[in-house]
Amino acid sequence: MTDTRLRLTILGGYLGSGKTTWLRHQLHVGAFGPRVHVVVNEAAEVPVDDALLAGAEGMTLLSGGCCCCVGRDDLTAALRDLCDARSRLSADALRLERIVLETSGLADPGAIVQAIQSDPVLINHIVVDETTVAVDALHALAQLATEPLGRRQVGAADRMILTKTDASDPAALATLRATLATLNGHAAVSAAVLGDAVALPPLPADAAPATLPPLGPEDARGPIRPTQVAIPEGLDWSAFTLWLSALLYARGDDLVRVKGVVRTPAGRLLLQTVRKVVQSPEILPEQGDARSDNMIVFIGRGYRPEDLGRSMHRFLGLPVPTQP
Ligand SMILES: Nc1nc2c(ncn2[C@@H]2O[C@H](COP(=O)(O)OP(=O)(O)OP(=O)(O)O)[C@@H](O)[C@H]2O)c(=O)[nH]1
Repeated sequence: MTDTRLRLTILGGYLGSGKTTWLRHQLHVGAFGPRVHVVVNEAAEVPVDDALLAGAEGMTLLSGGCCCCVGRDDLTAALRDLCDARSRLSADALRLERIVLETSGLADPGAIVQAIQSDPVLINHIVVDETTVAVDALHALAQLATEPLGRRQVGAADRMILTKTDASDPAALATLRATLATLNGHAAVSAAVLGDAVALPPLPADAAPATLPPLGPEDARGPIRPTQVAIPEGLDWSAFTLWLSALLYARGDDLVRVKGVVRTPAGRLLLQTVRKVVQSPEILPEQGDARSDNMIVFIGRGYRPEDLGRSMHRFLGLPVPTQP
């Protein structure tokens, strides 16, 4: 008999690897079919990805905790709600067919698959169709050398999408592909630039994998955490970008990801960086949920969260907050 359970695609990948960009494009071209619901998980309280995925037909946002660990119950509850709503419709109605879960960049997709498959309700309603993992061609080799999480994400993939191949060096890309094959030889590998599929060149015969050091289960440098910093009204934008550039120059290896929406005279600007790479700001539509505007999320380790806001205020010549 045909399996009528809801299909679930899990979209994982390290912080800033290009998950949202890829998903946004797939939704735009209808790659997931007509009746798809997107669940977006962000580790930070202040969500940004939902603003980018606003075109999705149905969307659930789970922010403030990673779904593979602290946010697991919220994910289970959200999936159960979707299953309940679907079960209330008759089988010949236009029922939901697929859920795409974009995990936070800090999630282990394998732990999410396990959580779903061990839930006595979900297992009857949902089948995990595929775990797709976005792999950042610019930063993945460095991540795989040092981050146990990066290796777990790659290991959990059924399919890997190499992103940012437009900006990566061909020799480094060949090394990355050979390295991915040693970590997970079963996953299909393809590439996309800004979400659009591109062909990968044949892998050179002499491409050798990088030598990866052994890593423990957790990173010895401590956990990566999100910190929110409120942006003052009437901010001097040039001074702010100067501060941010200086911060990334000095601490870009610790500050893995920065993102947020800032209100400026030019409109709502989406600001984002991945390590030391600063993306040109994108103007977002005025409509949409503006509750998170003027909040920037910094995700990283190796600094005291309260020092970020203090440093920014000091640099901008503003009164330095005493509270974190
Ligand atoms: N050059 C280039 N940049 C890309 C590509 N894909 C994504 N980016 C950029 O990489 C940055 C991060 O992309 P996102 O799609 O937000 O990454 P993400 O994995 O959803 O990020 P988190 O949810 O924070 O983990 C953005 O500035 C994108 O514009 C690509 O193929 N090429």
